[in-house]
Amino acid sequence: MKIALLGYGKMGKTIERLAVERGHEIVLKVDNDIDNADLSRADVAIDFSVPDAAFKNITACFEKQVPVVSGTTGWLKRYDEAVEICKKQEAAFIYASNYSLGVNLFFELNRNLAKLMQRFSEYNVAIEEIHHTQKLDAPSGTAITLAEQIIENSDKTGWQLDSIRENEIPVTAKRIENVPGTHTISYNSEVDTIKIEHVAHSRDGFALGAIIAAEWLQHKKGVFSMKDVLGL
Ligand SMILES: NC(=O)C1=CN([C@@H]2O[C@H](COP(=O)(O)OP(=O)(O)OC[C@H]3O[C@@H](n4cnc5c(N)ncnc54)[C@H](OP(=O)(O)O)[C@@H]3O)[C@@H](O)[C@H]2O)C=CC1
Ligand SMILES: O=C(O)C1=N[C@H](C(=O)O)C[C@H](O)C1
Repeated sequence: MKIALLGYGKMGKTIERLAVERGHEIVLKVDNDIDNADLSRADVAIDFSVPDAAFKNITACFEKQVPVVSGTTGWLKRYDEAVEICKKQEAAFIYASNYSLGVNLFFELNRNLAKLMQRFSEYNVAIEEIHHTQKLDAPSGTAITLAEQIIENSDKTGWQLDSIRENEIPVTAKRIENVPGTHTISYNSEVDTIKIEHVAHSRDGFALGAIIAAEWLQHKKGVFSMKDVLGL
């Protein structure tokens, strides 16, 4: 598979290493404006760039009929617009706030735990995420997905960063050097705490998941998620 990397930072470089190991070829690396990039040799594009660039990168791929896998977080106010354009142009698109197999299993645990805990009002739910100090967005895209899953399966009406409001999920974002990504869901009562946690040991899980998503998307049209890729 010939891959265009949109964003050649920490994730772009990790994807390059693992993609080459799997026999793929990197035919394009874009680290700034996509306007002058030649996408014509790419079978698929993988976007791990910056929040301000993701929408333009993704829709440029739709226009050139290059299937695109995006993992960039912090741009999702325009997700619905991107989906509309993808459908109109009969292009192919996957977005996930987290591509690792472990986090996608963790998402399933979180959803089921939220359903179970719904009946037990003595427990208060909270989300904490920890990432490296270069991260541009807070809370993480993964923390937002986790919060949305709990909201869908409980009487919570929203989430709040660094504050506590009635009926909303408190989310805490910590920044510590070199942490690839840790997410913790806690249910706290007067007498005990129940916790589930995902700890990434490196970026390899995110990168491998994105490459597997790209392999899966290569000859498809439409808008998909990691649930489709992993058959969850
Ligand atoms: N979904 C998932 O599984 C995961 C998602 N992420 C997300 O992926 C994104 C990238 O993360 P990470 O690699 O750690 O970040 P980095 O900052 O290391 O890399 C981002 C790269 O994008 C480049 N860039 C800037 N402008 C553009 C542009 N217009 N087009 C293309 N590239 C551009 C930056 O260049 P320069 O430095 O010169 O500005 C930089 O090299 C983040 O949003 C992060 O949250 C990260 C890990 C997993
Ligand atoms: O920026 C990161 O590093 C990560 N970003 C994603 C997010 O915002 O959830 C995924 C992962 O946690 C690493």
